[in-house]
Amino acid sequence: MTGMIAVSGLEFGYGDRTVLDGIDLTVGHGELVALVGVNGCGKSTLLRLIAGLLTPRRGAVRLDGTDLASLSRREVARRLAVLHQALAPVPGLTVRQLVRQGGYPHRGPLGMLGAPGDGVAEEAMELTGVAHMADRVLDTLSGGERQRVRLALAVAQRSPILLLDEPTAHLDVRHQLEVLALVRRLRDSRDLTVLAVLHELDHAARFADRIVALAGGRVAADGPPREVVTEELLAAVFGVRGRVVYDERNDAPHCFLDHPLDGARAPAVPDPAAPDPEPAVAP
Ligand SMILES: Nc1ncnc2c1ncn2[C@@H]1O[C@H](COP(=O)(O)OP(=O)(O)OP(=O)(O)O)[C@@H](O)[C@H]1O
Repeated sequence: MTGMIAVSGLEFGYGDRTVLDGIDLTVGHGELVALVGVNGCGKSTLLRLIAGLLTPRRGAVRLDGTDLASLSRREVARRLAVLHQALAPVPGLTVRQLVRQGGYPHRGPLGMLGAPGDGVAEEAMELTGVAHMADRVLDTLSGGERQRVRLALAVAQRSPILLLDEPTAHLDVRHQLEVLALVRRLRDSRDLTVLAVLHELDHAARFADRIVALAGGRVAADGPPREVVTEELLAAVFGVRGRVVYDERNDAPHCFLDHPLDGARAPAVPDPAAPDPEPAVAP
């Protein structure tokens, strides 16, 4: 089995400010897990640690049982692809040129040796609905178009794990649903493991098998959507009063958000003076 992520005792901070304070999390082969939490609670940071782009202060990330710290960048890229919130701007680069770069972890020391053919990039563009703009220069695309190109790039990497940082950012409502449905289809057809940062709880509830909520530098809740998405979670993690109803048509909990609560939620990042938080839902 490939595509297993295991995070244990992970601690990380920027400078002397702790952001993640003991994260334990496993994502099994073929699971689609949504990572949620308030702005600044460390969701992107956790994704970057799992991708090996940051080094933890303590704890470890294992991919299929292998410590990430012992893998080269190329070996990590063969195991996981990351959809970042932004692409490094390269003037004049076209969509096709960018998506073809997705094959780089499979290239041998002589460049193209062992690389997937161009068909892989073409297929990734077809799947993500960007094939018609393959020859467009990236700088000329809208935010939503660029977002789908980023997804095409990640898909073209053909890795068993996809880490998606806000895959629906900049997308209109129709494209949000299309991208999330596409991510599910990819998971099903290619047996991928997916960990996705999502801001919309309703999307997380509808499209993920499991939801992991971060608060105070810890995992505050971890479980199937029907167990995690509760009025208590809305209050404790998001500081919002809301109602949760079961939406039969989509077989998922659905939130009606009423208003922000005054000072009731867990802090985004650890409060050094506070005692250890109790999880809102037992992991
Ligand atoms: N390079 C950096 N240097 C210093 N602080 C950083 C850096 N990157 C992030 N932070 C801080 O770390 C905390 C966690 O940031 P992170 O981007 O992981 O949060 P997030 O949960 O993904 O937020 P959002 O929902 O707003 O995208 C924030 O307080 C942020 O300001």
